[in-house]
Amino acid sequence: MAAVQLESLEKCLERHVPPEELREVRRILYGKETRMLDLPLCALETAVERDFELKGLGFEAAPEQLRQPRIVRVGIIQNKIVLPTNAPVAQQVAAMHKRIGDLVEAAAMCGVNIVCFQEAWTMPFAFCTREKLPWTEFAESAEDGPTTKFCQELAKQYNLVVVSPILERDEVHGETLWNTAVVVSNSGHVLGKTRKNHIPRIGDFNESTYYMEGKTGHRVFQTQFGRIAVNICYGRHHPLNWLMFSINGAEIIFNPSATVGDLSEPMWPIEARNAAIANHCFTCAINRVGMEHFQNEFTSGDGKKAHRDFGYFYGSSYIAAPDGSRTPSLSRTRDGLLIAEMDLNLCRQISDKWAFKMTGRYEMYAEELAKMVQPDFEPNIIKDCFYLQATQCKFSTADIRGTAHAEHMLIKISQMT
Ligand SMILES: NC(=O)NCCC(=O)O
Repeated sequence: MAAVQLESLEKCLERHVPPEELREVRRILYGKETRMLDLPLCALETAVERDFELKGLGFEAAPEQLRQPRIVRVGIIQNKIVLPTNAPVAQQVAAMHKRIGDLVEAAAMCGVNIVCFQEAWTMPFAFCTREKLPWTEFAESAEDGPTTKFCQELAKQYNLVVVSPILERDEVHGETLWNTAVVVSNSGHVLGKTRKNHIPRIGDFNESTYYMEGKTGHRVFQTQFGRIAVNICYGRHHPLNWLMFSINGAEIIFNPSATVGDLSEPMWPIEARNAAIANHCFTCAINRVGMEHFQNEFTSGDGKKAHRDFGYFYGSSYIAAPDGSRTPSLSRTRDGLLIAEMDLNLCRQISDKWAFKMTGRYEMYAEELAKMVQPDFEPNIIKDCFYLQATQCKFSTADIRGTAHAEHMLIKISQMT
């Protein structure tokens, strides 16, 4: 029987924190309060009919004298798989297209300009199994596969940019598989693709069995609505990955993910939010929802008993701003569409205030990292010879603590060396 899941941290706080303290608790936890967006009734009704959560929030920026505000509405979608994992592949993909099409329609009603889906959104997250078939059959061409064509139709129909993270089959390069995000312009053409830079080797995330680390670097896509980048899932644990997207000018970095409670939930609210703060940009963390069961048992060489599921994908998608504020999360249990209205001018405003780029001393780190990757690298550690000698002489450091005793030991050491 499935465990009862907590719906969301926010709901739990609302239930248990006295109302007069809740505002202050929220300020401390989430920063400057986000404004509730007035979403159209048709979208709210659609969300009820189609059984998904719909939330809209706005981040504020200061008005400027010389620049017009650059207001953008971003939508992020989290969802469960629709059909069981043993349904025919084509049917599973079609069902996911239908489900996402339904949510994107609501996003369009709310005036969303850029929408992003979860990691490998057309399929179950089957990489735990290490089986090749049928999972590799979900891989498609990033340029003209059925999912990209589907996203091109959505983009044209609703005049929005679509970020579509898929399992990519690269026929040109020996049928290589990649974990890729395709960026489709609101004009409907494929603007480009970017691949997952860091592949997990932890728990049941046996993704290295399927695809390699991407070599597309840290591409940024200039869209009509702002400069965007995609840091796929496990890449969020790598601060340099976020940094490089930001150095290339990203104003919004999407983090489409698939991750489970036991592994990463306490890290989830921190990582993308910290990246927004550290890099003066907006970040959008998206996680899938629910349990996915597989027909065959699998193990991952970690001593755990053979099992048939990954654990619980806890949703909790959210958007963070460069001033450290963030939206509440979507729920841990339901499909959802989270919309954030943002003024991209906030990125420069916060950069001027905190100046992390200006004070970043990148030349110092470039020099030190260049040394670190050399085979003859020696870590820059100043050793305390006193304690070192003592250790080499097999005295415990506890033995030589205290000046008088230490002097006595030093004499001993000098006699021995
Ligand atoms: N999909 C993926 O990279 N998951 C790894 C686990 C994590 O980063 O939380």
